[in-house]
Amino acid sequence: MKFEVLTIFPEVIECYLKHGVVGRALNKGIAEVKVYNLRDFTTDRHRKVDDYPYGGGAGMVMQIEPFYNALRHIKSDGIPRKVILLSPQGRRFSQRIAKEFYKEEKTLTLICGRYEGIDERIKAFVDEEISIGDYVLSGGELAALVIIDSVVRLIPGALGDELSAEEDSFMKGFLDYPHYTRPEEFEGMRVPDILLSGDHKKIALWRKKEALRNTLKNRPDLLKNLSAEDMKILKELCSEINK
Ligand SMILES: c1cc(-c2cnc[nH]2)ccn1
Repeated sequence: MKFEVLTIFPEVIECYLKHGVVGRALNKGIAEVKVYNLRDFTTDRHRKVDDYPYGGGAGMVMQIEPFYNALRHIKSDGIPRKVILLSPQGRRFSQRIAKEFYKEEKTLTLICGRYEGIDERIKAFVDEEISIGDYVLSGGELAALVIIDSVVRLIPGALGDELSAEEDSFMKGFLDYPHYTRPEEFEGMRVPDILLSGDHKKIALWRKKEALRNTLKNRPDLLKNLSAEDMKILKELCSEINK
């Protein structure tokens, strides 16, 4: 899986790529991220990337030329790619969309704006606009990293042998169950006995029930298309809660 990021802050992206799952995936060669500094695609000696808005108003707008020059340079290899603009106006990103991007197997070219945004004419060169949530960030870089991280985790081998993307809670459509590790007791709070029992079947059932409990509490909208087994557990849970 290949990613390309267009940004005026390449260090923000490069720093994240040195660590963790994404860092290891890049070192293994199962993913590749190329970061382009938009200022390298300017033509003036001040390497200017923004200008005052037509129509007046506060703030600055990013100029179209550096993006256009960068995209023209990148696209000259003729490889199929999906050009994504990160913005609050975009389609809301989710695990489902991460899987969609992964399965398409196209290079993802991620355009990161700053300031008040990018000249609207950028839309002529964009395939899709994606938002990671209903809030305004200082730029698209964090959103680009969210997409890179969530898609890289889906690549076989990215998570190492002991883990798999299938185990990730959102892959199963629920929130996660609680996790514990040593010590067994901390500040009077004990690890649930079931997790010390060694009974893997009961532990799996407990984890499913706690995942459903968390989902019922914080994201009831995810409780749809449940299997008969999950529905049975949920009913038990509801009767416990309503006692
Ligand atoms: C994606 C991008 C953004 C954003 C880009 N520039 C300012 N905010 C916000 C949410 N999701």
